Amino acid sequence: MGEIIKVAMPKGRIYKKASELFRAAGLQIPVDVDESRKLVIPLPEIGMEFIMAKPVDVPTYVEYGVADIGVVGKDVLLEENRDVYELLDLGIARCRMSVIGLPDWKPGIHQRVATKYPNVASQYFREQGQQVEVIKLNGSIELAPLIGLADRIVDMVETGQTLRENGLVEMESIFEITSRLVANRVSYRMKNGEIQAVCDALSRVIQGGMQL
Ligand SMILES: Nc1ncnc2c1ncn2[C@@H]1O[C@H](COP(=O)(O)OP(=O)(O)OP(=O)(O)O)[C@@H](O)[C@H]1O
Ligand SMILES: O=P(O)(O)OC[C@H]1O[C@H](OP(=O)(O)OP(=O)(O)O)[C@H](O)[C@@H]1O
Repeated sequence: MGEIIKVAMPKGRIYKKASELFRAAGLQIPVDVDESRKLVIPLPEIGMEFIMAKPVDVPTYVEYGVADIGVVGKDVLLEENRDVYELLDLGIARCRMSVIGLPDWKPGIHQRVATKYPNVASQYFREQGQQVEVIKLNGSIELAPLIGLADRIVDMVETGQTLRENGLVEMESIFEITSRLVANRVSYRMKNGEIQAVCDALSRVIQGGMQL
């Protein structure tokens, strides 16, 4: 039996998809793990321990090595810019990061952009040669143009329902987003056999074209 792998799993919308993928890869994970309040879940049968994390914190736990591997959205990886090793595109929780605004938006002299992703947004507008003030919000980002906090937002679009229901339009898509398997750089060397086995098992399911 190899060493236990500590896995930082995001609570919330990614967990459901990730757990389906893990199960399809032969890793027997209880279905309701994310519904309990227990945050450290020992799974000795599959040689793992789940650390149930807030999604944005997953790269932090992995960088510091308190988790060996983790599952996290590419949006969070781009924003947090942590030193982790990206092993595999899991192809789940697919959405895109876009610039969004009111249909009659026109560039003004002082432009404000609200977002949960200030680093990504600042870099994007800098590269576009657009001078904007970026305002960090933590949720309900679509409110900002509706109530006059900002002219535009940078946020996630999946079905487009939130945009439609708030009379907003997608102006540019910046990145396609999926969840990724990441590893701590030292763990990847020290527990290489175990981590690579998980990566290979997940990879086979993904290449098999499982619809998630
Ligand atoms: N429609 C969507 N909107 C936002 N994120 C999505 C969407 N679809 C998939 N994702 C992915 O899911 C992740 C967000 O998951 P979730 O909504 O559970 O977390 P959160 O909003 O960051 O957490 P919390 O609600 O605890 O603040 C994103 O990082 C992104 O990779
Ligand atoms: O295109 P859609 O399918 O409508 O999905 C996109 C919406 O989902 C997310 O919000 P979330 O539910 O995470 O709420 P929050 O922004 O308030 O955290 C995202 O920030 C968008 O608002």
